[in-house]
Amino acid sequence: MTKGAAPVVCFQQFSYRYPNSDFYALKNINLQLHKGSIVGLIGPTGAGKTTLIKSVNGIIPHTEGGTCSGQVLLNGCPTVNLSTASIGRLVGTVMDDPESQIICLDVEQELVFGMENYGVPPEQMEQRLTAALAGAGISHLRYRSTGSLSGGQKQRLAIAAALALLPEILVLDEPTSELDPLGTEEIFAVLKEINRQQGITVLVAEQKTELLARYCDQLVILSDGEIALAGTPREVFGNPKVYQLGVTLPQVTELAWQLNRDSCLFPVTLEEGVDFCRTWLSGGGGKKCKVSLT
Ligand SMILES: Nc1ncnc2c1ncn2[C@@H]1O[C@H](COP(=O)(O)OP(=O)(O)OP(=O)(O)O)[C@@H](O)[C@H]1O
Repeated sequence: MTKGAAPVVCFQQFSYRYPNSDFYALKNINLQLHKGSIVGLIGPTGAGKTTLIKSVNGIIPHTEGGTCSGQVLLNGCPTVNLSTASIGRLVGTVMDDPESQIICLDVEQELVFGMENYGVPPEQMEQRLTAALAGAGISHLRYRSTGSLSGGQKQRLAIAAALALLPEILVLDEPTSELDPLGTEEIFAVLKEINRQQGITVLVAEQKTELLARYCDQLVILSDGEIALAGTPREVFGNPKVYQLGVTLPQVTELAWQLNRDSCLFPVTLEEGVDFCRTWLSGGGGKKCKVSLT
C-alpha cells in the first residue's frame, strides 16, 4: 500500500440522491483509497454500500442519473468528466450475483467477450486470458461451460473477467453472499493474492467481519448514508461506537468485549483472541468484569 502517493479513489464531500428519491443515499462522504490497499465496506442493509460502490465504478451518476454534490476522483480525475468506457478500463466490478454478470456459454468466451468490448488488441488477448484465469485460480476451467460451474467458480469467473481488463481498482459488492465458508475463504485468498501480486486496489462490501479483519488494511462502516467509522480493523472494531451501528463483530472481538469492556486493545483475529483469553484467564480477569464464562 502506497500511503504517501495521491489516492487512486478520492471521495470529496460527496452526496448522492437517486432519481425520484426524497433522501440522500450518500451524505457528505470523504474517503481516500490508496494504491494497493484492501478496503472493506460494512454497514446494515440500506446503509449505502452498493451506492458507494456504484459511485466508484461510474454507474453513479452516468447510468443511474440522480443528483450529486461534491465529487469522486479516480486518479485525480472527477468521474463525471470520464466516459463510462474509460472508467470501465480503470475499475473492474464484481457484483453479488455472478449469474447476472455472466453472458457467454463458456469460460474462455466470457473473458474474450469482455476484452473485445473494451477494444483489447487480439494479439494481447491470449496473454491476458491466461493471466486472468491464473489470477482467479481457474486456469483448469478455461474450456468449461459456464452453466456447469459452481457458485464459487462463477464468482471466480466474474473476478477473472474483471482482471482480464487489467483494472487498477477492483470493486466487489458482497461477492461471497451465496458461498459456503470454504468458498468465501477462497475468494478472499484470491483477492489477497491479486492484490499482492498485481498491486490492484480492492474495495469490497462484505458482511463477514472475521474475514474483513484478517484481509483488509482499512474498514469503513456506513450508517444511513454516512461514514460512521473508518480506520484499521483494530481501530474500528476496538471503538465502542461500533456496538451501536448494527455491525456483527468478529466473534473473538465480541467475546473480548463481553469479558472486559475496559480493555484498550480488542483482538480481531483468532490468534489474537487466544492470546487475549490466555491473558484474561491468567490475570484473574473474571473478577474485574463480573462476566460468567459458563
Ligand atoms: N435505484 C434506487 N432508487 C431509489 N432509492 C434507491 C435505489 N437504490 C437504492 N436506493 C436506496 O438507497 C439507500 C442505500 O441503498 P444501498 O443499496 O446502497 O444500500 P446497501 O447498504 O447496499 O444495502 P444492502 O446491504 O441491503 O444491499 C437505501 O435506502 C435504498 O432503498
